[in-house]
Amino acid sequence: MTRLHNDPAAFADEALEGFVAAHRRWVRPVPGGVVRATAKTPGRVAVVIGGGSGHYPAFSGLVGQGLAHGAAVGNVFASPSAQQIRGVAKAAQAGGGVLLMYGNYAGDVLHFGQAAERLNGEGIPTRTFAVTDDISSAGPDEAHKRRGIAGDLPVFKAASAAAEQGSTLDEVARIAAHANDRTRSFGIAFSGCTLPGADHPLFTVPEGRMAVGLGIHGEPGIGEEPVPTADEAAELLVTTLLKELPDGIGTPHGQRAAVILNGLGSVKYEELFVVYRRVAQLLDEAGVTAVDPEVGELVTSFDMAGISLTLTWLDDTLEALWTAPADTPAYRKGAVPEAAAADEESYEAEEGPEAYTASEESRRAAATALDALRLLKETVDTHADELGRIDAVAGDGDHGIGMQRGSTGAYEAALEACELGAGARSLLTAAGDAWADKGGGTSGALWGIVLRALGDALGDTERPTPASVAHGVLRASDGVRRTGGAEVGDKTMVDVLVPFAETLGQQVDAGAELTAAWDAAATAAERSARDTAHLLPKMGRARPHAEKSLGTPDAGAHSLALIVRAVHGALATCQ
Ligand SMILES: Nc1ncnc2c1ncn2[C@@H]1O[C@H](COP(=O)(O)OP(=O)(O)O)[C@@H](O)[C@H]1O
Ligand SMILES: O=C(COP(=O)(O)O)[C@@H](O)CO
Repeated sequence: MTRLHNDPAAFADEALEGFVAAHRRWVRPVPGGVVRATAKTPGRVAVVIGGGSGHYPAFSGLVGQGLAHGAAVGNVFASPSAQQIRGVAKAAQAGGGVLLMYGNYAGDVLHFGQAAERLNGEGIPTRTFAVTDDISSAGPDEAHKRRGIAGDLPVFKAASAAAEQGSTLDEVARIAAHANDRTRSFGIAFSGCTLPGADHPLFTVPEGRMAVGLGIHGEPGIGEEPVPTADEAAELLVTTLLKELPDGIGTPHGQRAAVILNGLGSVKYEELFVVYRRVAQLLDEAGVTAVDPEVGELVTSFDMAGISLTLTWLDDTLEALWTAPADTPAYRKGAVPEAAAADEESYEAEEGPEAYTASEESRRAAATALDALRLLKETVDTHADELGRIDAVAGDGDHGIGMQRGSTGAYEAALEACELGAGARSLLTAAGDAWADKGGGTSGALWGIVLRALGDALGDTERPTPASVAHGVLRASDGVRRTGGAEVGDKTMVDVLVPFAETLGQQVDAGAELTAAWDAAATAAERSARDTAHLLPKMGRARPHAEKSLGTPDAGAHSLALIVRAVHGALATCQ
């Protein structure tokens, strides 16, 4: 239970403010997160890490000499937005390029990818790297689909230490990939976490049982077993990891490994030491030398009662990087060289235009779009709890709050743009940017694409027609499929977006008025959303828990169907 909070929606921002106030020696705040408080070394590669809040010390607590140069800090369990990541990277970069590092979650992949595109476009060479250490989240043949959990730390550290030694961006990225290839984690839990403001945990484990192979956002485990003794828990973790050795390591005997026994929130230090006692014995019996083991809380999930074990199989290069000094708020090792404090820099927020140029017809269309966004936001507000509950069946339960943050930000940005005389394109672009920025997460990135694509099709001068609206929806559908990589049948919002776009296009081609065409398309969307209940998820957070989600529709598909039905109201009143 997270007992101490003010407004739950402000939790992540207020926690970051307090964290910065307590750690000024190491970090200073910048738009989107934090960067090191020490002076930059010109020409060095900057490693910028990030992810959702709720995992401290990941990610802000790992910023400092020898580790990350900056961290982008998202909302609770939601990736930071591309705009936040770009803000942190620009403040952290020192002229040698940027490596963006994060755990492999759909929202992080989308937002860090978009940030990298924009940074490269602005002349800052940037690469991305997603950590994939959690062996329970996909089989070895699909290792690229695995989630990032406590293995984030050794992989971030290897890359950061290489950057500290003056390696080039290509070399730092190569080290990150090498460390990740040799890092494996596996976890167990006895209860899920309760998010700030929530009155029940994201998942529960029956009394006397433990969940095996669960995620760090309340994603349910892949199996359930009786609660073990500490020794039995150690045996399960070690034997599971020793069964999946990286390529090139035939036998554990004679190997050296970085070892992390990670507490996820409410398993405390002495319990961890009791487990580690047996972990150390088992590794010793297997002939594995544990190098600088860490026993403690390194990647958490609020008050989740769980632990995970991580092994990074070391070679000479990785061992030197793992044992290199580091000095961050939450992780210190050896002695780092003295460093001067960074000069104070001010970061001006990027201002939007003071006024827009648009035709009167496009301004009228923008007013309709604003009304549609108001109805959209009201629908999301009404259904937020339901969306969260659906998402919690096999995901992380944040779909309702993410959609609320995004749609509220979009409506507010659209209102401001409308007051400044925006046409349809400018208003929808401002709304899309704000949705991605305020919502974060997978849905934030994808809804940003939807609104921007619609705006591009409508323009700022032409009078929108049924054909241009249908074309915009088709572009939105193509954009979401291209960016997210999901297809119909994968149990995502694409299962609704595609039939919605197709039906709208067919109706318009057959000569229907926009409201009638939209009505038919919304009915198709509602049917398709219901049908997702029979599908097994192939993308996103729900994928590892496929069978648990059978019988429940996809959260993003359901919210999209609710939204297109609500938007019909705005079209009907503007006719
Ligand atoms: N690759 C993808 N392409 C399209 N939609 C996706 C993809 N991955 C997930 N989704 C959609 O995003 C929804 C979850 O949104 P959100 O709660 O923001 O995500 P998360 O917390 O998992 O980042 C899912 O229900 C699904 O509809
Ligand atoms: O949950 C996180 C990000 O993933 P989303 O896909 O945006 O939900 C975060 O806590 C880990 O970075």
